[in-house]
Amino acid sequence: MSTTVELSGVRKAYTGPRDRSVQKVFDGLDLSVGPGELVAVVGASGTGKTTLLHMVAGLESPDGGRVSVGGGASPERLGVVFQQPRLLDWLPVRANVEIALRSAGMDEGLADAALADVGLAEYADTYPSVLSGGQRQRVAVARAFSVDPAVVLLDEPFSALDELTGRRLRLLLQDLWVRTPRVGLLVTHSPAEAVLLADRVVLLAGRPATVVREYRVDVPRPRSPEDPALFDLHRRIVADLL
Ligand SMILES: Nc1ncnc2c1ncn2[C@@H]1O[C@H](COP(=O)(O)OP(=O)(O)OP(=O)(O)O)[C@@H](O)[C@H]1O
Repeated sequence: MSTTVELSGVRKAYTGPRDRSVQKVFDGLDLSVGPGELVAVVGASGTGKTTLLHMVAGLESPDGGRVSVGGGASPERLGVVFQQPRLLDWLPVRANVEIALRSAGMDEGLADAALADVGLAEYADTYPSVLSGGQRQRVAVARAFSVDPAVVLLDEPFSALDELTGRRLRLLLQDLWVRTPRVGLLVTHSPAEAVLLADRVVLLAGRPATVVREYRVDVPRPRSPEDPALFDLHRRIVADLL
């Protein structure tokens, strides 16, 4: 069976730190990501995008409903990229990737190929602290993809980077996706990033939040950020977000 991510009837609430009031972030959220599909989640700040991703990653538990990742008999391998690279600065770049491979029970020798895939082959013995922000995020991408993940979760992966570096990293991610499509969820504040990378964009809104709109991106890959078809869709999403 092919891998999918399914959320059905998901409920999640937080209790306020001061007045103990209950804030319902989700109260019956449904969302599914099909085999080989990359879905981008956009929505206003505080709608619950990161909470959604954390529940899929197993970092948060839903209060009710079902979050399922998989389809196969065994647990699926996850690759996660956060806004910050979260590297271990006291270990060389190669060792940062080897740790992910070891945790997945895979051959650590695959680290060099993963670093080559992100253009960092000659930085394997370097320490993360001397790398640029973009290079550090490339290491984070290499670490996530090194384990050949069935599911990739991306939480604002390029929003801390300057515009040109972010653009290069988006195109790198697209290259990795063209090579091996996976099940993916991308949380982003950038509608331009969403339409460049995703097969489908979902707009979360409301409190509790639900998927209020969906946009299919029927543009074949590899895509160019300058493609007018993407820009039209981008404009529609921005109008709906405002
Ligand atoms: N651990 C927590 N404890 C209490 N409230 C939380 C917690 N995590 C998130 N929240 C609240 O849940 C709501 C959704 O937060 P979340 O970070 O998922 O939103 P978001 O859409 O990712 O926001 P942003 O776009 O600003 O990153 C927010 O109101 C937030 O304050």
